[in-house]
Amino acid sequence: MLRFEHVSKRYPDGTVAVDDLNLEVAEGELVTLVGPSGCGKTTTMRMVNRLEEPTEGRVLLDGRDVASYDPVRLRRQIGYVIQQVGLFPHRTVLDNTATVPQLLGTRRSEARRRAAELLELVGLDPAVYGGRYPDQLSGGQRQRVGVARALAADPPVLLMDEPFGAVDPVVREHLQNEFLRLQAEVRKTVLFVTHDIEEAVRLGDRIAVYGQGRIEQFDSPAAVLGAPANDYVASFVGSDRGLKRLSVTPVEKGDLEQPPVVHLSDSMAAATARMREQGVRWAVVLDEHEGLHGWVAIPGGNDPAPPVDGDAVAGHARRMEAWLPLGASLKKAFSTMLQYDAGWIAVLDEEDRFLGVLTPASLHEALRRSIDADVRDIARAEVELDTVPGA
Ligand SMILES: Nc1ncnc2c1ncn2[C@@H]1O[C@H](COP(=O)(O)OP(=O)(O)OP(=O)(O)O)[C@@H](O)[C@H]1O
Repeated sequence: MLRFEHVSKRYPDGTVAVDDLNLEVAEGELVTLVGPSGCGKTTTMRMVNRLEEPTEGRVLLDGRDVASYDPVRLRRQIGYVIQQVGLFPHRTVLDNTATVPQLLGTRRSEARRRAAELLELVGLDPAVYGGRYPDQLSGGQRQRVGVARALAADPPVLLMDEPFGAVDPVVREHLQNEFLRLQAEVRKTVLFVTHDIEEAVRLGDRIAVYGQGRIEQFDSPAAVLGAPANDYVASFVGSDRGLKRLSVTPVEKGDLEQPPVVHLSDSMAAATARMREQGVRWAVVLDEHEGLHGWVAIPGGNDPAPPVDGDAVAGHARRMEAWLPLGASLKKAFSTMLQYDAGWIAVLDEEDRFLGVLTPASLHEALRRSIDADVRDIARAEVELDTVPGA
């Protein structure tokens, strides 16, 4: 979809910003470019929409050299989001978002209808925000309008240059989550520049780690964190890369423990027998649809209301609210366990069926697996998508 072939950029003063770059971004893929200030990320990006021209090599869009496009027509196919969003101060949010489609000849009413849909998509209620002016928005809200506006012409390619750089870390995380949710829906081919390795890992299907004008490693987040290609990449991703790995390593079936499982309608006598048989003190309780209800403990001597003959599990079970989907990250598993102060967390499949539990011991095993595994085989964890309206 997007391809750099031996691309170099030397500025007139002799600065080599990009040095023999080779990079390919597949259709629908989100590639993050990460590296320290001045390493050539922005220059790389600006050679795609011809705000800069390479001094050597070529950039291909859908197999065609971008140099052969008319720059204006080229830019219509490429959404561009930058840190200082550059909204028109005297136009409303709705009109700002509708600008490009209108320039492309879409009728005003149709462009505004589409703009309202996009504002909705980026989490801004058009009825509330559509009529406001940019200076009546928070920094995070302005960034969202920037993203909506870049998507308005439905370009196949999006260039994003530190789009969330100007907002505080909490809002930033919300924007990242929302952007991932959006990307899962619209599947654009995205080149995303950041100097923040956490952001690169979180968002990228693949990450290009830049040194001075060159890519030092181009790989999946798990591989970059788990097997840095050289000392430069290792020091860039940081000594806490083991911890960062947690956010890209998913909980797998093999990590789970299998405590006894009983149902709400079972008798306490049968449930107790099951627990004794397996030598444990508690069992997971499922409802009649095999959904998670909670847990039940083996009746003890100082139980204030011990079960009597014929009691069902339903009368003695406790609710357990916390659970994780299979594929959630180990980081999420760890934080959920801490948040609920729980000794175990149930893991459910896509249809909310119970698969097993994660305990501190099994979590520890999973962490070891994450550190020891051949990183190339590690699937990417699903990123938690919590949408916080109005952030
Ligand atoms: N117009 C220019 N003339 C000369 N040198 C330039 C020009 N634009 C950028 N450079 C230099 O090229 C190098 C790469 O700049 P670029 O903006 O691509 O880096 P970056 O990785 O995006 O940095 P940052 O994260 O700070 O935005 C830098 O050394 C910069 O000073």
